[in-house]
Amino acid sequence: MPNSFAASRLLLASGSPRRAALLAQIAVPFSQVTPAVPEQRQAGESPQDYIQRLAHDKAEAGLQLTDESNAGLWSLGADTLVLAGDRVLEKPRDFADFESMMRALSGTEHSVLTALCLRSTERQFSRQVETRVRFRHLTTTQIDAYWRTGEPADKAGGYGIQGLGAALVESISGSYSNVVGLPLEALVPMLEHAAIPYWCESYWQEADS
Ligand SMILES: Cc1cn([C@H]2C[C@H](O)[C@@H](COP(=O)(O)OP(=O)(O)OP(=O)(O)O)O2)c(=O)[nH]c1=O
Repeated sequence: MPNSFAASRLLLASGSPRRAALLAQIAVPFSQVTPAVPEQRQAGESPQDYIQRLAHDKAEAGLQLTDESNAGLWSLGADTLVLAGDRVLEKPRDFADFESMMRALSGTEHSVLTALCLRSTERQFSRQVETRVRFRHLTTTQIDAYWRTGEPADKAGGYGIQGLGAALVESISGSYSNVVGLPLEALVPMLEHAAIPYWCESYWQEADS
């Protein structure tokens, strides 16, 4: 079978070790940079528009940061937030902020939204994914103890479903990897459009023959 396929290269524009682990899980070769993009919602900006803007700005900042040639290079930015009713929950600033998040999430269902932006100097693919998560009723003892583990500090909504936070969850509807920060079900078709390899490289070799 002739194989003239030339793979694109991927830059993960994120400091998140969880996003790196999810890319590694499906054997995507990538390098990683951590762009400094200020996370501040503008007046009147919807949560959906906000995270899409941040995903775009992270991807764009990734392209600016690299000193590699940009030919064939794609940059991936992502942003995750938790939406409890119309209340936006990002990373907790301190214990009081975390505690009020846990009280808002306790015994109810919320949304986890992740926006993706895969960008080259010439093209861009964007997607957004929503997962519904229902929390158990949380006691004050559980909330205090979970904070002391240190896990909530760098997580949107103040919890990590992939860690100790799994014990807070009653049910989940939709993509699990979306909650962790990188929805693989949405990402894989984007990788295919951009000819970025993952374990199934034969996909393009067949398309190319
Ligand atoms: C709800 C939830 C969020 N999170 C994480 C995903 C994101 O990494 C983080 C939300 O913050 P983000 O600002 O989306 O990402 P980040 O600051 O970790 O990384 P970067 O901006 O450099 O890309 O919360 C979990 O790991 N598990 C969970 O269950």
